[in-house]
Amino acid sequence: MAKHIKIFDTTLRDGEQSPGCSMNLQEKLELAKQLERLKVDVIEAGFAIASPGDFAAVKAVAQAIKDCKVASLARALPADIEKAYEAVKYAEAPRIHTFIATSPIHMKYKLKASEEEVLERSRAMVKYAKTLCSDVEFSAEDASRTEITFLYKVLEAVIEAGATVVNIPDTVGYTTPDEYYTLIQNIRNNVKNIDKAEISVHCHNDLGLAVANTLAAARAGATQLECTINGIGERAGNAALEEIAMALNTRKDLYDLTTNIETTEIYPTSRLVSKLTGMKIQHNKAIVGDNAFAHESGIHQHGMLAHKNTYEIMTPESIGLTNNKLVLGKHSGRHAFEERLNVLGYHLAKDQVNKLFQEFKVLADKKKMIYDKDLEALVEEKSVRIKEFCRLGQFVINSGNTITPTATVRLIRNDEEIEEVATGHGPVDAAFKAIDKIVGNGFSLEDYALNSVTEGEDAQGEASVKIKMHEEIYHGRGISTDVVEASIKAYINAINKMLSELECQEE
Ligand SMILES: CC(=O)SCCNC(=O)CCNC(=O)[C@H](O)C(C)(C)COP(=O)(O)OP(=O)(O)OC[C@H]1O[C@@H](n2cnc3c(N)ncnc32)[C@H](O)[C@@H]1OP(=O)(O)O
Ligand SMILES: CC(C)C(=O)C(=O)O
Repeated sequence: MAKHIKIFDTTLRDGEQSPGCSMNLQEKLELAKQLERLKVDVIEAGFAIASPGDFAAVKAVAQAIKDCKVASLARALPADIEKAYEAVKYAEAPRIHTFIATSPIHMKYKLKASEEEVLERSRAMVKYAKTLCSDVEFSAEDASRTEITFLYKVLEAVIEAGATVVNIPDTVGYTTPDEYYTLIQNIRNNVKNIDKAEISVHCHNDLGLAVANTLAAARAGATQLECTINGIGERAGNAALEEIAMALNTRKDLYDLTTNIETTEIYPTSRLVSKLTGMKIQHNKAIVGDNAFAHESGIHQHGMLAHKNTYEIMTPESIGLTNNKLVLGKHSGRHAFEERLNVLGYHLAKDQVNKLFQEFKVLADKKKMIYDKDLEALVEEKSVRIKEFCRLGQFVINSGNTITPTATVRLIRNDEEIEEVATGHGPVDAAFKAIDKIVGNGFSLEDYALNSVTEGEDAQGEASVKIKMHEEIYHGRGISTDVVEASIKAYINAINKMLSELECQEE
């Protein structure tokens, strides 16, 4: 009988540590609910002491989620542990996840602490966390570069202090599958009372080995795997949940392990993370990339026609990627529209669906066929997650290769129409400067990109922008068949997200 292995999702914590991937409270809640549908065992909802926004998000996730454990990260410090518990205590199954680095380089240069001090702090902080919460995970940060007998000592101490899970992170993505397999096996064989705790692994992708290392650890007897959707995370990212889940699923013959993951929710979850973070998925990304199930060459297509298994080791349906059999167009109805939104990872309230449906009909009048990407862009642009502080009234652009580009933009704010004129290096720059004059410019433009959403003459342009205020990044998207309009809408979308977040923080 196959053994069960737990999936610990840290998209909301380590995933959010990817530069430019921050999410606001509503977005985090939306993702947490999707992770619940995906049936992960544990959701690490954030690092409660990091900021008031992080604390509020961890608390909100703890209050909303019923079927998964909810964890908060905490340094090995009483104040961190207290804050973590204050946020997760609302969960049905709360967990405090405390950590401290155990490798020589981290102890010497970062913590400026001796082995004895780190050992004592680990023991004492797990003991303290246990007084608040029965479920305590301990991570020996940089475990894969830690001197092995010291690692055993620390693990024995925290298990004795009551840790329910001991995590062996490969914090800097340094290890290799063979080495990590041996490390986990050695821990199983040499750490006293190791059977009293779960063994967890947490791999980073600096050498592109995060998933391979995680699978090696699973084979060596780890019982919890930490990962993120689309592999987002610090630097080169974390092990990708979808790759681990589908590897275990597809190679049951090799691993004989099962997870609770509802694999048909993988694709919607992946799309949702990409949309919420603004982090695009590379086309050839395993499992969820656009090309993961595409067959271009003749020999492959011939094979596929003869038998799908010639070139596909899993079905697109198994990850929730259903072909768009229902072609959406101006004659489509609400049911088909809502069903397609669900497949794309949007589970919206009826009034939101109705509002979007009206917009969809307007778009369908302009475009013959509506593709998934048109729908995603529509939902994003009409973002139902944020308050509309201002919206575009109208704009006029004067541009050419012999004149200075000039933009006149009229925004509507609280039913008031405000118009400004500005010049710039190009039409988009001029339009953004006109908007800055209206809303004030306490923020900076960090990134701007323009892509075609779909193909063909009636393709829509999708603009995405990132703006920064107080070290927080807000991304916005806009679509239109006119690229300047798409850019203006994206800029306004990002500004609205920023203002929504600021309002949330004030409340
Ligand atoms: C491997 C990982 O992913 S760990 C998680 C990383 N994630 C984050 O850091 C995101 C959130 N972090 C933050 O918001 C901030 O860093 C905070 C709020 C946690 C701390 O901010 P600050 O108090 O300004 O400290 P700063 O980040 O500059 O330095 C870290 C301090 O924590 C100490 N520290 C680091 N890790 C630990 C630990 N596990 N246990 C105890 N202390 C620790 C450092 O030695 C340093 O201490 P010092 O101030 O006495 O020199
Ligand atoms: C806190 C731990 C689990 C971590 O994120 C790491 O070591 O990468």
